[in-house]
Amino acid sequence: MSSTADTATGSVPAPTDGRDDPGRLWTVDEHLADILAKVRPLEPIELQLPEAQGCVLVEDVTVPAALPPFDNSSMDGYAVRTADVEGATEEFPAVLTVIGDVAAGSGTPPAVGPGEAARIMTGAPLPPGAEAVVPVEWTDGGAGAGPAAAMAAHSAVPERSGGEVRIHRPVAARAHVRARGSDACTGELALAAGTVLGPAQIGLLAAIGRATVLVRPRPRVVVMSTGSELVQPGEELAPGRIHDSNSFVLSACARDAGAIAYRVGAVDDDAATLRATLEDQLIRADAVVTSGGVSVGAYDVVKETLSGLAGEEGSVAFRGLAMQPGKPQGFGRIGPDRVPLFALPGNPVSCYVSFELFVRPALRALMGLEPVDRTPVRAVCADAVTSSPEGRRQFLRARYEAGDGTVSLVGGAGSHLVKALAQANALVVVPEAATALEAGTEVDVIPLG
Ligand SMILES: Nc1nc2c(c(=O)[nH]1)N[C@H]1C(S)=C(S)[C@@H](COP(=O)(O)OP(=O)(O)OC[C@H]3O[C@@H](n4cnc5c(N)ncnc54)[C@H](O)[C@@H]3O)O[C@H]1N2
Ligand code: MOO
Repeated sequence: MSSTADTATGSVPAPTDGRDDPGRLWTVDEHLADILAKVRPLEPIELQLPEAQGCVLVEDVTVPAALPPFDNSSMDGYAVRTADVEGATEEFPAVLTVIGDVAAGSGTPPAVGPGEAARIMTGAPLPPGAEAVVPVEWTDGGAGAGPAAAMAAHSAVPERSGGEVRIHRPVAARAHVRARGSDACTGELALAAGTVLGPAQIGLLAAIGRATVLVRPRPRVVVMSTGSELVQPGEELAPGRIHDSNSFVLSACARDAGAIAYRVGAVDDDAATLRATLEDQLIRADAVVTSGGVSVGAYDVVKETLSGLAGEEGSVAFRGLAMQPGKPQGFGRIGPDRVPLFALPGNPVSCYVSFELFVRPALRALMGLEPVDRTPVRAVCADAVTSSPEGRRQFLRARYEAGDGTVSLVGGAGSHLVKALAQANALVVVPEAATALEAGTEVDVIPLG
């Protein structure tokens, strides 16, 4: 049997006066809206083309000069006057005098007069007097022995840039000629402001001679995990210690979102160390993401330290969200430049899901990219959801098959299950109102990656 769950991304009641109640759970949408309301796109900067890839252009770029800049050949062959090759056949070829070679890059090609041809390479300028290009395959290539398959290399047979060539077919005027300006005309709009610069756009900018462009830069994201139990991968684990995976996941997520990630190793659960590290790092940060230390334990130093910020230091609000995983969250802006700071929960899956739902959209907003969040798709969930916390939106790890529109769950709901997370390619959204779902229910699915 199939039923339909409420869409999880639908409208949510606006926050009421209960907003300041510290016990109130914020909805996912309220928290995201609060973040997006406080994040402004970064100021544009002029970047070299390779650095501008993936960035949003903030200027209209016009074509400064015609592209191609001159008439040029689209084939390796012979530049000819059309009247000279009229009616030519293999049996009765037009025999022309070869006056020289025109290679790509040639600045002053020789003029082609009546009864003459110039051997021309792809991309080389059409010589004065020539009206069309005959591909070498339609000639004897100057060898006098039937149709040529290719030109003789100049290094091997230099005399072929002279002598005679037999042309086996006629050509129409402008045949195999790429006209000046046939790609883009002077003054034409090459790329409009708002364009995201992918490989082809970077290529166009280079082709029209632009070395730099004005774009919104990639945000520099400082990623810091906290916890005295954390040991860096590659190091031996002592009793009670675990490897720091969150700082790696978050850095990878940040890069994936288009940002530049600076991964700071794990910081001990010590307020002074955390403060000092943040102060040091703030100089190179457009955003800061921390993991751990935000719940209700005796060593939850992130919450302890950051909820005490005041004045010039900025402020970070800690709140519970009506979601699972990812209930405890901190968000605020710190330092004189009010750099956005995301204090994510330490449980690895909570941390990852929180990044996807809140940090990724913020980073995209900093870059001026739209849409900021991933668009959910609807799919039929092959598995039953046996339990989901009432009043909380649950995000379950899953494999989504776009082909047949189905999704199946991977692993359980536990927020420590990193292996299952690594097998997932999507999150299934179980709405707040649902405490269970039957197999066959249509659900919202957030594709990942
Ligand atoms: N009494 C309560 N306890 C907890 C609650 C609660 O409401 N009441 N909430 C739980 C939820 S939900 C979450 S999520 C976590 C959040 O805890 P913290 O953000 O304070 O994170 P930690 O305590 O530092 O760590 C939690 C867990 O994750 C592991 N961890 C932390 N950092 C890393 C890292 N960089 N790499 C890998 N694993 C990491 C850590 O060892 C812990 O196992 O609080 C619940 N508790
Ligand atoms: O809500 Mo916590 O983030 O489940 O594990």
